[in-house]
Amino acid sequence: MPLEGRKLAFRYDRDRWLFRGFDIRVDEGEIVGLAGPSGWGKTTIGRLLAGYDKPGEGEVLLDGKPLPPQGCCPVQLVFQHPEKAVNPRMRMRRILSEGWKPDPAFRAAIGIADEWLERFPGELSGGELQRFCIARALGPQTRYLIADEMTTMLDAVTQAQLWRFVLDVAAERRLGLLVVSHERKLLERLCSRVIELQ
Ligand SMILES: Nc1ncnc2c1ncn2[C@@H]1O[C@H](COP(=O)(O)OP(=O)(O)OP(=O)(O)O)[C@@H](O)[C@H]1O
Repeated sequence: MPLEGRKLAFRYDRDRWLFRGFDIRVDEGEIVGLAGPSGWGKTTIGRLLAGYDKPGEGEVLLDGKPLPPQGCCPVQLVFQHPEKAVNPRMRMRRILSEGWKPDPAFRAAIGIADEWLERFPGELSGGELQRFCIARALGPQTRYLIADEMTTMLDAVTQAQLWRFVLDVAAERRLGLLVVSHERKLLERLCSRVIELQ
């Protein structure tokens, strides 16, 4: 069953809509790209679909119903900057368990070393930290993942590793993915279709 945004509208300033009447749909197991010029609202659309913000008009529906108001959201968002998505005062073990408790095999598959679990976010590299954010987002309740420039700041090898992992999990669990990126080649490689904001 799909994740849908119907006739979405959003404004940060009272007198200017960022977008209006925007429709988007991602089906389970589908990988869809979202591209468009900087500042046109791609991140904002991701935030609406994951329930971080409420649309000014329109609605977000999962299986035809509003997102659950409480508990773990089945639509998870991974941002470009993992350091902004974690509490700097918590150890990584606790940060990871905010989502769920991935077993050692899952942690190994995404490349999380056991010794990192006792560190604080400031003691990890961006790529190491992003592995935790991705793992945290892939709990058993997750049905859709919104990857907002998820690997943009990483080197090519790490990018490839992380996408391989996410694509394998998505295929196994029939997750829907919305990939927000400026990298045209990445979108063409990953996605069955790309929505262009223009
Ligand atoms: N919290 C906020 N308050 C006011 N304006 C905001 C806020 N967040 C974003 N904006 C503005 O809304 C517009 C859309 O931002 P958004 O981050 O959704 O765009 P984007 O398409 O993802 O951009 P980019 O490709 O540069 O990441 C931008 O002009 C931005 O400055």
